[in-house]
Amino acid sequence: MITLENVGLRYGNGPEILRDLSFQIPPRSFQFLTGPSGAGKTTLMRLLSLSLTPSRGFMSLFGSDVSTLAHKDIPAMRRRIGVVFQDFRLLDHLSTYDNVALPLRIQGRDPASYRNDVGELLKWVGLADRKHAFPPVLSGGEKQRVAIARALITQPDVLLADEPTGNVDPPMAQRLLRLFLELNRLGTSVIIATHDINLMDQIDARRLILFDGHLETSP
Ligand SMILES: Nc1ncnc2c1ncn2[C@@H]1O[C@H](COP(=O)(O)OP(=O)(O)OP(=O)(O)O)[C@@H](O)[C@H]1O
Repeated sequence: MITLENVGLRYGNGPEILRDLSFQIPPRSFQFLTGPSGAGKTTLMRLLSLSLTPSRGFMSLFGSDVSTLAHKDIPAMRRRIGVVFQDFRLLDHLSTYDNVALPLRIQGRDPASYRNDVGELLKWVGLADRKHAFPPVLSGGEKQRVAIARALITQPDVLLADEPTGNVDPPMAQRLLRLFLELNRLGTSVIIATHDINLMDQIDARRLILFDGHLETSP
């Protein structure tokens, strides 16, 4: 589903931040991405979400070589990838409901066609009673779940979550992990970037470990 072969990435003329990355993300897989601060995890997440393109090497997404993607095909490709950013990126002037519905609104969908889907998803992440609240009055865990629901509303094939438990207490981290596992059970490939050893130790999932831009895979 996602393949990288000898991929390198540099910002502008700077040094290579990611070096010789070769791995695959199979359909319906679940993996953690970990490594020390500054190793390049967020950069790799940006690469996988098509915010950046490789400086060298080969990368394919859903069977298409990203170096030959036509500009007009990129939005459709991006819709297949849900992203939960480290800093949530919610819009403060929109309610929880409207933040989650935003990707569908941008697609020009009729609001009546997705009302039930947004409601169901908010129930699934435990925010049904917060749908009229605005981000400034939400807790960190609630914001995190709004960001997750917004990433999932387009039913992506892949979910990328950057430090999704970084701002929540251990019980909420458990709850989010269960959500990701359930999502994976339903068929989505999940990649979670994290420093949280306790979180990773809870399940037997593949770990992609970045050291200074280079990848080791375990087990
Ligand atoms: N836009 C940018 N331009 C230039 N260098 C950048 C840019 N973004 C990140 N870097 C550099 O790339 C390296 C990797 O950063 P990145 O944020 O990907 O690491 P990380 O593993 O996600 O770190 P953390 O765990 O602290 O979030 C760092 O040296 C950083 O300074």
